[in-house]
Amino acid sequence: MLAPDLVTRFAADLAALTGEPHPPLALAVSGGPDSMAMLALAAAALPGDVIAATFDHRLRAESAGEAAMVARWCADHAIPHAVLTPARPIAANSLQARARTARYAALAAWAAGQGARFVATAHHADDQAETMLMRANRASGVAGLSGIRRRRPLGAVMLVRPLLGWRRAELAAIVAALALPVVDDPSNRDPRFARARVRQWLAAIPELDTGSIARSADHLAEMLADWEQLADRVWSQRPADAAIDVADQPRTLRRLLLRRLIAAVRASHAIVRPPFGPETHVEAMLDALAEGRRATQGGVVVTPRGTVWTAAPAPPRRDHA
Ligand SMILES: Nc1ncnc2c1ncn2[C@@H]1O[C@H](COP(=O)(O)OP(=O)(O)OP(=O)(O)O)[C@@H](O)[C@H]1O
Repeated sequence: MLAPDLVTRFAADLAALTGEPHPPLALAVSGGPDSMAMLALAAAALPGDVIAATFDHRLRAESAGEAAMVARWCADHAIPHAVLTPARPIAANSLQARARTARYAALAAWAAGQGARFVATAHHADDQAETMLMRANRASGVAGLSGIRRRRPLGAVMLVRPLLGWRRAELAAIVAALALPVVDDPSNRDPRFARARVRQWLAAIPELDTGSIARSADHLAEMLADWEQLADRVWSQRPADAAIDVADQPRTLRRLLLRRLIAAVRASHAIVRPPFGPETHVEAMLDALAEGRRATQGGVVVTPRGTVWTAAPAPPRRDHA
């Protein structure tokens, strides 16, 4: 049996994230210890209101058996479970990124198809601290340093991370106490992967407090949310659908508005290439625009006329002219 205080805590964390006391929840369960602990917590906190899915990337021989293990546990606990598979094989180049994109797309489509509004992953405070340190090491800006988002839109549903305030060891204790079956992923300890090395390094230095590092990410995320609210206001008053007026706007706001402008043109013209995401740097573009020069990013060209920046799809590149 799960300790009641853990169940109450999970329910409270979830309610704070979703704004609802008892939200039906779709869970992304890989079968690793973190997501198995989340499954047990959600099953206890929201009886009858939980569904789960495992994405079988079909990249390793064991993956089908791992998905079947999660399916069995769910069947034993009367939780509807689906095994999702890639629409087409995941290409070998940029394997991690492609696997993630395929996984999130499949989870979003499944959750929406089931009528769920929230899909949860089991990212926790240790993941958050590792992510933050790795991003600091790449000179990330505030958006990158604010780490794994607590909630963000994912297709037609909202992706939530109710365990960001929980430590990996707390989840491991739940796995042990309930004797949950788990998949062991040796790559988590494989020192060839940067994340595994950061994890070992964090554990080896007692002065580094993982929880505090994760909370720093929270502070940045809060600040960013405030700026996003300001950006909402300015965005809603833009002079045209594909134009922004940056007069008197500080650079932080210009950056957020420019990112929205590019994203909006990409969406309205169905531009998928070149990639553009939260990690894309727009700094050089901001500099160019401030100096009155047009600039291109993510397949979108932005032209400054005074303080009004207008965006349009970039002409196709003629690499092989
Ligand atoms: N194959 C899968 N099927 C379902 N859910 C998964 C799968 N892999 C990962 N997840 C979900 O994502 C969480 C984080 O997993 P993991 O740390 O492997 O992902 P990640 O590499 O950090 O991906 P991302 O950077 O996109 O978050 C898991 O706890 C689980 O909730």
